[in-house]
Amino acid sequence: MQLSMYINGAWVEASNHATRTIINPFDQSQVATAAEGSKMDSDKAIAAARKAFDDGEWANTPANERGEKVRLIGEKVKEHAEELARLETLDTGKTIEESRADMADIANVFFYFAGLADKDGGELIPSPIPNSISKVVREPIGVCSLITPWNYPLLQAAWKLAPALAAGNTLVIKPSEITPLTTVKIFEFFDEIGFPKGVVNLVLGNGKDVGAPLAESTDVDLVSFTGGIETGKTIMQAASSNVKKIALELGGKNPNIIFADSDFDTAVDQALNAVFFHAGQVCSAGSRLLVEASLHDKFVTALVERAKNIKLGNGFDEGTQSGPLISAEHRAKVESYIAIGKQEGATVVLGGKRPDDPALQDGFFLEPTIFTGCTNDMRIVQEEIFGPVLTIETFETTEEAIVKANDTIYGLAGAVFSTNIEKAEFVASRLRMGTVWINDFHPYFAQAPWGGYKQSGFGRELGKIGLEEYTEVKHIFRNTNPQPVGWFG
Ligand SMILES: NC(=O)c1ccc[n+]([C@@H]2O[C@H](COP(=O)([O-])OP(=O)(O)OC[C@H]3O[C@@H](n4cnc5c(N)ncnc54)[C@H](O)[C@@H]3O)[C@@H](O)[C@H]2O)c1
Ligand SMILES: C[N+](C)(C)CC=O
Repeated sequence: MQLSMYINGAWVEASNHATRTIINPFDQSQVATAAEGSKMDSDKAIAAARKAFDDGEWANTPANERGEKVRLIGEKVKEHAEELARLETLDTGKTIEESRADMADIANVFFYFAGLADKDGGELIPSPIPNSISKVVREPIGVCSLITPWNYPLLQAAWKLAPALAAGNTLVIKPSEITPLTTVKIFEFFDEIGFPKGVVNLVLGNGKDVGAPLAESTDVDLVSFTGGIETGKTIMQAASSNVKKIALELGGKNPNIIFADSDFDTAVDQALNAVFFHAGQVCSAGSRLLVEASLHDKFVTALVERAKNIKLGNGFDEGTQSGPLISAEHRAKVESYIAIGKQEGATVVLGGKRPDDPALQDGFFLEPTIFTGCTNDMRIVQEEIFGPVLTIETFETTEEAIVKANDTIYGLAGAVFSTNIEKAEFVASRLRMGTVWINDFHPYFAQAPWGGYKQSGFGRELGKIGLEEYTEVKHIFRNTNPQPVGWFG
């Protein structure tokens, strides 16, 4: 498979003809050769998007027609869902069931924003000035840079592409350099559906050379970034070049609070899913378990019993419940946290090592790992590990659970399990997080906003607000009976 960039309505190789090998993290086999762009390619893509926006064809296309094009992308995703899911599994190692679920979600995201495209007709506001009409309208922002991570490649791209296009912007997207397959594929759909030249552009390559210009360029009006906190900070600084708008969807260290009065089997099952889904490589993974002290021993025993049976394997194989980590470097980082946890005095009660299974030796696998005896001052409790590693702490009172849960620089998501709904709602109201689940973990969908408090970022994706992120607000005031002001006599 050869992967090219898409700039100004044409498929192109990297200006310097550089390429990158894309591998399957299950066995390190080569799955594609991708163009490896440079700053020159990003600059070309930005220039194309700038011209397309300034020409105004897409921004001035009636909103219902823009919505129709966005809907067609959703139709294509639905039609090619199995092919896309297979590409995603090949690229990320996640199970094919997970990839299929992602594709269903992605189609819905395009349908949702397609439907929203023509719903905001502006607002007349009651002007306090006689003989005047005052209205507020939303307009596209301009050129948008969209930068995405490797853990949910097409899903995170869709959360940005669909609202950016529905709102009438032009764009340049850069997927993670290690997982470009499905983003390239969706550009085939854009090409078939037909957008004005320069409206949609795709660049491939690493963050330093290809991503940085997308954040720095003074020809870009907005950068929407999903990825790690350190990259987010760099992007914030770069975006100051022209005070461009920014949306940052960063990491998390998400608490999962289990009260003794929760439904035991549900809470154990959900706690398992919260942290070990996609090998823990989920921004909102429930990697920090807070269990009411009286329930701790029973809960840990049940959790370990379940977690030790998680079947690791090839994402394409029936029965595989978890794939590998994304890369050798990432696994080494997760392993270094396991070593840190041991040094900090936490106890490994499960995993903590690579699996022995000979069939898994070429993949970047790591066993589901559980630490008990954790405290909030430990690095393994405070820092995002982004792997199959769970830390367990206890609490005695509701207040202690809330204080411990909020004791983090992050604020992406959290959950509370209890059959006492008043208590659960109270805890939810006190958690400083963008999403709180009660008696569940993980649900997200196109209709509800997604984003973080604190250092998990700012701005929201999805929901009505997810479209508004890609608009500017304008107040238009009209004097219906113009007269000289007479201020200066
Ligand atoms: N909040 C959310 O919704 C959400 C969703 C998914 C992932 N994430 C976070 O993403 C992280 C994992 O993804 P990752 O390892 O790909 O993140 P990353 O920050 O390393 O990379 C993300 C993207 O940024 C690019 N990039 C790197 N340096 C850049 C620079 N200087 N300028 C511009 N672009 C640059 C990369 O090439 C990639 O495309 C985790 O922290 C996870 O929590 C957050
Ligand atoms: C936002 N989400 C949950 C789909 C992916 C986070 O990594």
